[in-house]
Amino acid sequence: MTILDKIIADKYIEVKLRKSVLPISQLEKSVLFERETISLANRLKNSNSGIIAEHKRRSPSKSIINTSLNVFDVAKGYEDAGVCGMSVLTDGKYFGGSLDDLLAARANCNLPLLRKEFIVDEYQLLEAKSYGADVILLIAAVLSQKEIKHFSEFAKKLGLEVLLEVHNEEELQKSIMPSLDMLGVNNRNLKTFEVSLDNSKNLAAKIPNDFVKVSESGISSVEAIKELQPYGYKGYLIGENFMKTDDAGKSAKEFIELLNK
Ligand SMILES: O=P(O)(O)OC[C@@H](O)[C@@H](O)c1c[nH]c2ccccc12
Repeated sequence: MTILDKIIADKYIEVKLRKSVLPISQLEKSVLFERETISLANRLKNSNSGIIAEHKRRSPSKSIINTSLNVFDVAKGYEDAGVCGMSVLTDGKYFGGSLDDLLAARANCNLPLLRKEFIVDEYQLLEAKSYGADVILLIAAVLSQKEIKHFSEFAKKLGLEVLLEVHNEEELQKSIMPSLDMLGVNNRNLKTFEVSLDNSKNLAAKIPNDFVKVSESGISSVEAIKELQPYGYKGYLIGENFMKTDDAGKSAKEFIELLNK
């Protein structure tokens, strides 16, 4: 059993409990449920930096990254840095995040927010909306084509954008459908944790141009972005590189300044 299998098995149990603690009828009472969402895809299309900065305390591959930052400050800092959007990890067990982190980020910035989660049930999409997300992530490695279709169409009905993550061509081919907004290529193999930017380079040409292309993970320099830009990427998802410093916002700001030079 890979860690990914374990995360998904745990997630089913967690979601079942969550549903019993907070039924859908309650979730829908959140004032955020009626909120007009902000488009990340549009921001990426019109930006020349394209940074999506992530809040990530820990990960199964790196263990602890940083547990002393405050998500309020990180959200504000990322916004001041001029990023296009923020990704908030909400998985607790493996990434040290929570839905409260998403809510805190929502309260402190006006950025499009991505709920970074292992989605296995439409209930989690209702949660995403109720806690202030604008975008949800779907991971092709753990979903069938039918599930991708169902979850993405459900998300769109809620006004949420969809970032579909793939790691190889097979995942890409099964996933291409009109209900997706952005296609992300993960440079990290979620099964082995190996990271290679070649992954983004090799898959780029196979992604139809009507999707905004995002390169995810393992990006730690401006040079990496310059290398990926010619392949048509408009978005770059960066976590650890900012989160490992003692001021994630400042680190993002310096990075973007360097990129725009
Ligand atoms: O910290 P990094 O290497 O910059 O990576 C960020 C992000 O891409 C990564 O956290 C991620 C990409 N896809 C995921 C799916 C689940 C959890 C986490 C992820």
